[in-house]
Amino acid sequence: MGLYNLAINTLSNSKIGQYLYGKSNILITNILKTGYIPQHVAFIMDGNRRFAKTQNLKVSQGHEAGSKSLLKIIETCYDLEIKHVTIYAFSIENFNRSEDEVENIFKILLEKLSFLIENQDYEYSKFIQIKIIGNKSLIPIETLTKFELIEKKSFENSNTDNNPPPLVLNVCFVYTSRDEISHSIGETLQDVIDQNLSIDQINSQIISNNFYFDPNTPSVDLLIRTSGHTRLSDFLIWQVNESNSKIEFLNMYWPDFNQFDYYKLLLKLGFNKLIQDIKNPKSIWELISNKQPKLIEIFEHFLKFNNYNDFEKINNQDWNVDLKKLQPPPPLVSILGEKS
Ligand SMILES: CC(C)=CCC/C(C)=C/CC/C(C)=C/COP(=O)(O)OP(=O)(O)O
Repeated sequence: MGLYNLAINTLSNSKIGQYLYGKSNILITNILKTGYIPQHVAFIMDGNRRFAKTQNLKVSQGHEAGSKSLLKIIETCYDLEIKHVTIYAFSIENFNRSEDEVENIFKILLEKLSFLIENQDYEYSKFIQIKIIGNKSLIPIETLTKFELIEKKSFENSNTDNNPPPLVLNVCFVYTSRDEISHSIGETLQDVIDQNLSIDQINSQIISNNFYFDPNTPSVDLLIRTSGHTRLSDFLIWQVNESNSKIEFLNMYWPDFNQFDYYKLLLKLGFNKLIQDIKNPKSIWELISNKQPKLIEIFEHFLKFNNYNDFEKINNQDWNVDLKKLQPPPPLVSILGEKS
């Protein structure tokens, strides 16, 4: 565990620390909500076993620690009003692990998902709708029955008139992208037969409507993978290409990933989105200068500081700037003063 995480853990275990920690989370959440908030974030929670190894813990304790990180991140997503969260909880390849480990992962998943929706004292329990996404024919029947009960209960809990719209938690459980695509091809061929379609009517929309996911799920804005591996491991391979999702690979194990790491990624995403969205710099400039003249001063300083040579051109009312020719955005400087 790094010094930074040690400090966070020590702080959050004391009463005053908990108070400050809570307040700082509220503050950061509110600041972030003034900017761009993605609709759909996905997570590959990798590195539980390596985390356990570095801490001299059992594999099961690594997964337990991973599930705790996940619960915190789900709460953060809810507080930020992110509406869809997708997690890679268990891949088809994960069946190659020892029977003990597989059973343990199923047990933790069931325990934590039940906690999420059944614990009356848990303030988020009424606001989370769980969807099991994957090949249900591969799930042992007694486990599937329990998962389906959790799914049903979460829907009933969150679907009352008094509740604000829920956060949809897509739990990819016995899932791989290639299996999802194969499944969709089968369903699509069935559509062709049932609806008397011709082959050239098959398009990417029909294929993705037949995925395990609910077709109304918005596209993935951000996919985060921990543990240093820079690959997708058969997760959402179609979906991330559908929408040019931003993919972030982090050099830390999943149990070490906390809200503050997440906030940094969201800030970076918001900044990149802002740069991309500037189709008409003049109108944005005018909008800001009318409302926030001080902000313009800071922004000018910032651009010059980062050697934005094109800045003078922009400022001299030459608005036909080709944004692709601008220098890349400056590195993210986190509010904690760290560069990422
Ligand atoms: C809904 C909920 C609470 C989910 C629980 C999260 C959980 C226990 C996920 C386990 C999934 C998994 C195989 C993680 C990857 O780490 P790894 O075992 O591949 O680690 P390694 O890369 O170090 O081998």
